[in-house]
Amino acid sequence: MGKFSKRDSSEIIQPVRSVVPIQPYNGFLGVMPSYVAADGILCTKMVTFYQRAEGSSLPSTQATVLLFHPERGHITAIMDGEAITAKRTAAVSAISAKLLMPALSEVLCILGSGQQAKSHYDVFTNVFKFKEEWGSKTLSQPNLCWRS
Ligand SMILES: NC(=O)C1=CN([C@@H]2O[C@H](COP(=O)(O)OP(=O)(O)OC[C@H]3O[C@@H](n4cnc5c(N)ncnc54)[C@H](O)[C@@H]3O)[C@@H](O)[C@H]2O)C=CC1
Ligand SMILES: O=C([O-])C1=[NH+]CCC1
Repeated sequence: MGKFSKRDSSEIIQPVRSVVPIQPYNGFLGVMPSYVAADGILCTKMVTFYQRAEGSSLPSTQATVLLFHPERGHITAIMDGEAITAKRTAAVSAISAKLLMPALSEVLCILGSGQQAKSHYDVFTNVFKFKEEWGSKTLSQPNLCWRS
């Protein structure tokens, strides 16, 4: 995101995410380090995500972001990775949509009604104007309707 926003003017080290399968439980552990020297940001996101059985009350995604002191190496902050993931993922989607979606797009349609559905709804309705918004009632947004 930082590199995207700064149009390559800053150096970012961000290797491809390492992913460990947690096969017996249909899950994965992802580790996502990055270093932005110019901004003094050294951090790692750790995220577990699962294909849950229908009706499961367990969360599908849980995440923590650790911030380090780049010179001394100690941890300076332990942050809520779920809140960051919700905003970051929706923001990246909105940037993609801005660049890729046809100019006359008038309908927003969201499948699912979990964390990402909510954050995408918030970001997309903030950044774009739609004539119609389609999604699940359980998104609990008053102006969303549902269609089978
Ligand atoms: N690329 C990225 O950086 C990220 C990707 N994700 C992915 O986004 C997806 C959604 O994540 P969350 O919103 O956090 O999960 P969530 O568990 O909060 O929500 C998932 C939603 O999908 C619905 N759903 C499940 N199967 C469905 C089906 N067959 N048809 C329609 N709806 C269905 C569930 O009812 C639920 O409302 C997951 O696949 C997750 O792995 C999530 C976070 C970051
Ligand atoms: O990068 C991420 O945060 C995730 N990818 C899949 C589920 C969560």
